[in-house]
Amino acid sequence: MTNSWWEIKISCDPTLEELLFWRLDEFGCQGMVTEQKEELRLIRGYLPQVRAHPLDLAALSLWIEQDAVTMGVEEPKTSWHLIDEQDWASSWKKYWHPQEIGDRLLVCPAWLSPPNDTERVVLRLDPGVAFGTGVHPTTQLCLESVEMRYSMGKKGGIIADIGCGSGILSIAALLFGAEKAYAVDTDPLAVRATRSNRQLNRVKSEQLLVEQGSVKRLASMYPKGFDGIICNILAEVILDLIPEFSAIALPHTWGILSGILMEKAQPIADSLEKHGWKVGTLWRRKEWCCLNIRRQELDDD
Ligand SMILES: C[S@@+](CC[C@H](N)C(=O)[O-])C[C@H]1O[C@@H](n2cnc3c(N)ncnc32)[C@H](O)[C@@H]1O
Repeated sequence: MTNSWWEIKISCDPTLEELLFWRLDEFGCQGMVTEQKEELRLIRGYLPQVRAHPLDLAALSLWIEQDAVTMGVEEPKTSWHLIDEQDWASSWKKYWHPQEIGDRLLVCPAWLSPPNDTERVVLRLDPGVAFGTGVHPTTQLCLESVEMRYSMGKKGGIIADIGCGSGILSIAALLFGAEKAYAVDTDPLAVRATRSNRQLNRVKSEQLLVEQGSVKRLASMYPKGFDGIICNILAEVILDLIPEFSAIALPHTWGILSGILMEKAQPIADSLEKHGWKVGTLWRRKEWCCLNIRRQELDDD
């Protein structure tokens, strides 16, 4: 039997783009693309039919209208229809192209040949139905932070990737010089996607270990504690996870946290401080931010 997917289309003012990416992500979309249409943006989001009832989609379109009213821009046009899995794969793949991120990385869709004249580190990716193409600003902020850490600091280190999605952050960390990564995600489809992207990038399975779960699972996979923690999940989830970070940290552990809307940065920073972490830098892209943190005990890395 063919699996069906909802394709949600939103034609909107460009100022709404990031907010709507966040809305679709919250709603459960597992692939999102955006296209410039003259003065407007056409955003497409995809999720399995079983994950949303038409009533949920109607509610989503109301939230989107309210977002536009709050921001004082013209109301977007939202529509949705069902497509089969094969169409889903080809629909959004058409709009996703190789993308330069930061100073050194090039994320290249698995179905395209990477350019052979690039000096960038090429990360090949087929996210399948998992989140993490590099299009979302929070993924980009994390990738840039990982790049910066490895261009400035020493190579090596054992990394924990919480909420790995397609595996993009673990694979980037390994390509930039991490020794080993342990990745977890509560979604089994993300675990599957990370394993296939590991193979696509010729990363050895003993260098990137992937399992279904969260912080507790990481603690049992590698009880010695990690040198670095990367976590790009929504702020509400991060707030719940912060108390558990100590169980997987060492005195020198650094962290990169994103998925955080600017207005949620303060409660996250407060909770981090309470649990023995210090915020070093905050990087911002539109309404999203990324915190680079380290354990409180040490003044320097
Ligand atoms: C925003 S995506 C990030 C994917 C990828 N790391 C990236 O940066 O593009 C968040 C991922 O976290 C997973 N997730 C949500 N809650 C989680 C939790 N409590 N523990 C582990 N993973 C979780 C979701 O299934 C999703 O794949």
